[in-house]
Amino acid sequence: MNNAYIGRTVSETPFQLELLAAKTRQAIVCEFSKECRLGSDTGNDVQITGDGVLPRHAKIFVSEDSALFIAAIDDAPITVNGALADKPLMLNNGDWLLFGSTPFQIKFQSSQAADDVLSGDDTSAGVTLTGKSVLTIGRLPQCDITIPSPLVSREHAKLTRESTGWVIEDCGSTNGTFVNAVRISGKQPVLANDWLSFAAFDYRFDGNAIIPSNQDGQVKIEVYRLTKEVKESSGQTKRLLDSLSFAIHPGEFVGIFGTSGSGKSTLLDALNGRRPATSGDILYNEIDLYGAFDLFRAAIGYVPQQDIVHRKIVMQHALKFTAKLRLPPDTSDFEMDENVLKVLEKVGLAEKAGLAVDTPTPLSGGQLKRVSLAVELVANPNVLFLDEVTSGLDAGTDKKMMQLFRSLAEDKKTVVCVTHTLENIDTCHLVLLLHQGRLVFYGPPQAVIGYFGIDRLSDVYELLESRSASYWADKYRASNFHDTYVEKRLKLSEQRDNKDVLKSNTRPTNNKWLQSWRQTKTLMSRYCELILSDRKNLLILILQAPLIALIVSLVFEMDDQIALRAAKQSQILFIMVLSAIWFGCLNSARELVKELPIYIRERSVNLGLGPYIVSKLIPLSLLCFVQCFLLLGVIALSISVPGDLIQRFLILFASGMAATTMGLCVSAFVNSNDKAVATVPILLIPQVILSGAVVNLEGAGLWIAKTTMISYWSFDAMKLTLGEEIRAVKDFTGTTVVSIAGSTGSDLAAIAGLGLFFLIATAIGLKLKDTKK
Ligand SMILES: Nc1ncnc2c1ncn2[C@@H]1O[C@H](COP(=O)(O)OP(=O)(O)OP(=O)(O)O)[C@@H](O)[C@H]1O
Repeated sequence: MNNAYIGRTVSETPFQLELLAAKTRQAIVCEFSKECRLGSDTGNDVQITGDGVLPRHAKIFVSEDSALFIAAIDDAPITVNGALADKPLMLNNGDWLLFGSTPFQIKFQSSQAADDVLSGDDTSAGVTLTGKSVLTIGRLPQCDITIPSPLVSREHAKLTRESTGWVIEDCGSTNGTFVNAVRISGKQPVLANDWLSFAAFDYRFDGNAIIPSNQDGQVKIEVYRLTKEVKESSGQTKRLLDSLSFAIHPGEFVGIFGTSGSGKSTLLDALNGRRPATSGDILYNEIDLYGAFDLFRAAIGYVPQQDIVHRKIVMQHALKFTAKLRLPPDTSDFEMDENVLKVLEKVGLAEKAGLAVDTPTPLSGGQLKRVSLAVELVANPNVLFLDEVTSGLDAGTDKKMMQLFRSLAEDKKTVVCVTHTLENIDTCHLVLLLHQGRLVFYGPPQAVIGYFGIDRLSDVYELLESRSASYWADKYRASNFHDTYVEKRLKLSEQRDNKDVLKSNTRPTNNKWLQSWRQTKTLMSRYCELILSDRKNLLILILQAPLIALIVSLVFEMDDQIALRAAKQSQILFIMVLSAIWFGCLNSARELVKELPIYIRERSVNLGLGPYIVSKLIPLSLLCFVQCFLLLGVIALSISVPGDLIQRFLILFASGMAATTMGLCVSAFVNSNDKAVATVPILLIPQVILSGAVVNLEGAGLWIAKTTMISYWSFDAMKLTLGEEIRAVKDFTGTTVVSIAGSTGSDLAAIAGLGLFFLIATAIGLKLKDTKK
């Protein structure tokens, strides 16, 4: 936010100022101690030319406390980050200035600092390569270029002078090194005027120096004729967004509002790359977002409507797990803890850091939203998208949340928020109003009432319905607001030199295994903490095994008559098999769906499918192991069923594990807990009917059992553990009491095959969730 100036201009501190022309990328440099005048006339301290630049346009001056201010001369048109400079406005490094309709980015520092830079002590204005053969870039202070952001690895990349010229190499960073927006793997030569990006921090290589272009990782978003069409089930094409054009500057908080179904969420998801538009361009810092998504992946924060936090884990731990998943692996525990506490403080939850969301008393709706926001802020995104996060909150809480979002924008983040609540929309710098997929207003929130001629903001929806969307879109296009907030802003880069950046988006494969292993470890620790946080539930899951075993030993008594004994032993083995399948399936059936919003969010950042599934499978297999062990142990101690116990345990465990994957598969395909619970019986009851224990199977029934039933094969394998004399017993009709279908090897292979099938299906189900966001 730019502040109005009230003081005198007395500072003697010399300033070095650089104005970077957005169109040509040429820099105009000037040094001054008190004041500097700008305009197209040669008599100015800085001569700037371009559309709408007046002979004497503006002055930049230093205040008492050495801050820099800009003021228009004779009401000349100037905006600072889109805000009209109708009074002196304070300047921040990296601000965007519009003189008439000519855009510049301003960079400045004191001359002392500039001297330090050129001697290589600081990197804010670039580092010269003269006399150097290697230049390191990273988060560590001893790097030649230090970028103090958690998104950047300690030693992120290295520039080396080789006989053929300068070569850049990524040092295994998490968020990548990019040359002209394409992620590199291995060494790559760099040429003069190449753009180098480290995570979302841009630099220009001019052959002799590395010059920061976007040192704070700020993101400017430009949208050109954005259109989204979908095919409806009737086969007809539906246009959800219709040729939207606008720009959002770094440090701006923009609210998107509009009638229900007007396309707000569709627009938000197109802007953040989750659900790309079908045509038009979205440029982040003049680079095509969809073509270079990897470059911005780490810089984008997204808070969806649903909460993206595990409610039973202590907040500080939950945030640290997120930090471990998203920040570079070389981030120390200390750095992560510090970051987590800083973020919790920022969202006003520092005193609750040691509590879980649900305990001892659940957090309020507003606090819960703050936790979701904190989860995203941990990775320090430069652009933040918020999808109706204040829905359902009271007006007071909504106001506090909106103020919090604005304060994030003031930290130079670009913040875009879809909102239904209009009471506090004044908190936004700009608002974007949608109606039936058309842009019908984009400008300051205070101007909406006057523009539409309504008494209250909420009347705007009724008014919009009174005419067609194209009427309102045309009216807006003809307005001054369109001229100021769309036309002039987009002129900023009509000649953008990077618009046609390479669209290829290669992902390097180095460190893939290591990264997967790290993710698996972090996800597994989080899952274990989640399981252990609900000890009562865990106890119930574990105790059900000995409980079933005790009931079995109560109701079964071994008979002297061998045929009856064989039948009973076979029944006990069947109950054991069924219990193991039941345990496995019930343990896992809700485990993926219950954290679906978290999965979808993490997946859009960097979550690997393999690590995610393995992180569930290992703790669940431990649980299944204990359950099978207790079931078999208690039955073996209380009732005599002779046979090889180790072999029985292995069969039970294998069946339990195959059923675990079956449960995961259910969880991966459904979209709610209730559906998962409702689906489980549909899978488990056939395991009884088609096991071969209830009826003799023939024809189609037998075929279905053989191809799909874990119980069919595990029951067969269990029967093979019975003694020879029991397996040979025949009843009075001459039929074998314990009928055997295969061998232990083939039975186990079939169980493993079914487990593998469900595992692959789980992966497919999860993958489909990626596209259904
Ligand atoms: N994949 C799709 N296929 C068909 N129609 C869709 C699809 N996605 C969204 N829509 C429709 O597009 C319109 C815009 O949806 P969107 O969710 O963006 O609106 P919204 O303004 O966010 O709505 P709300 O305020 O109710 O949340 C709605 O009518 C929605 O039903």
